[in-house]
Amino acid sequence: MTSAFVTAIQRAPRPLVMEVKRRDGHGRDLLAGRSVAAHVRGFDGAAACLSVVTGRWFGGDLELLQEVRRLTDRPLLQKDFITRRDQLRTARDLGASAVLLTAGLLPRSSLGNLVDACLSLGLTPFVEVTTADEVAAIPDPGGCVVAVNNKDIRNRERGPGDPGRSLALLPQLRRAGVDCRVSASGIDQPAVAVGLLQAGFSALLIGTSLLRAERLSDWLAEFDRGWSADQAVLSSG
Ligand SMILES: O=C(O)c1ccccc1NCC(=O)[C@H](O)[C@H](O)COP(=O)(O)O
Repeated sequence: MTSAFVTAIQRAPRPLVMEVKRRDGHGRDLLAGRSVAAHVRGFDGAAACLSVVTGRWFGGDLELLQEVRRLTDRPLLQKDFITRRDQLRTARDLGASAVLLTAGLLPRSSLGNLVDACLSLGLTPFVEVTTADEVAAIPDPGGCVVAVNNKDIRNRERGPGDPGRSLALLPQLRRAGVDCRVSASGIDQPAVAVGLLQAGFSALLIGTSLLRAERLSDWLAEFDRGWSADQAVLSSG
């Protein structure tokens, strides 16, 4: 599968999708006194792609997608409760490259139709799963980016994240032929991020801990120390 979103992940030295989200599932502010523009400036040179949460549970709206689009040329993922084709056209028209399709919230036939519609519009389907059954129901695993959500959208992601869920589903993603495998949500520590990539994830989607980091550069420096050491071992071995 080739798409701007996937190519950016494959080429990035740091395969992180960094997320702009106004609030967490409890309604708590995540911008930490900084503007959207300030966060996007920080993410722009550092991320492979950006994710923008337009879902209203998280304080989002389409204006946020438009604002971020004006601020960066990076491929954008729109995260919202997408259930209809007209939402896909809007996402494309506003400059998204990829859109979230949440397997656990969509009937199987709708998921299949929306994946087809995404591909015909030139959008990358970013299918989020939480269980083995949802992985088994992905209609075109090779044509989708598949993300394991370490939290639970059914409780608005108010609970803690469990990266163990990503690790448990990874072998099934491989067997299903998913090339672009993402672990999403609740990745709080750089060391956990490095561990997920070392295990075989292609990329990570991280919002809260980057938005809340007092200094993004410190978080990334710690991540880079672990990740570049891993890459150096691979290239010398
Ligand atoms: O997951 C969904 O179905 C969803 C639907 C609509 C809006 C947002 C949605 N999910 C948001 C997320 O999954 C997280 O914001 C994202 O993975 C980053 O998580 P975190 O690093 O814990 O902020």
